Amino acid sequence: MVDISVIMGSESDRSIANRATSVLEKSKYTYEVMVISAHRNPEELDSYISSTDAKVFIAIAGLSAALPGVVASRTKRPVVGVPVSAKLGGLDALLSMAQMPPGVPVGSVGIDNGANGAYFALRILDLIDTIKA
Ligand SMILES: Nc1c(C(=O)O)ncn1[C@@H]1O[C@H](COP(=O)(O)O)[C@@H](O)[C@H]1O
Repeated sequence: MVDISVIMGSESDRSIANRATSVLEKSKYTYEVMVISAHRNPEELDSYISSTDAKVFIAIAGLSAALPGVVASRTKRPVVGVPVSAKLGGLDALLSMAQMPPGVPVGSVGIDNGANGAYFALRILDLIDTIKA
């Protein structure tokens, strides 16, 4: 059982993922970290999403950042997108995750802001806890 899934599109996104996990480490929630690209490993991504019981996803990617949107298309659970400034200052990735078609939402945070991706995921989990109590 795991509360939060952190997925990055490439090992090259690791430093931004670390900003998220530094925050998650100090929380009471559990998390797992995966490197899976929607573009490069679509089948692996599908099978991972259908197997994990994470309640919320943090999807981190640069360039043409399909990853958060593809995750959102495969689960009804919330997806927080973190755009990475690999090129174009990260504007390409930000727009890729912000401009999702209606019905497939990704909640994007600021460019390279892995910490806020984590804080937002924690707020979702805290809300679930409050409702259950
Ligand atoms: N945006 C995506 C996806 C995806 O969306 O599936 N897969 C990899 N990438 C991004 O490509 C950039 C360069 O990746 P490499 O350094 O591996 O060439 C990374 O920022 C990654 O998130």
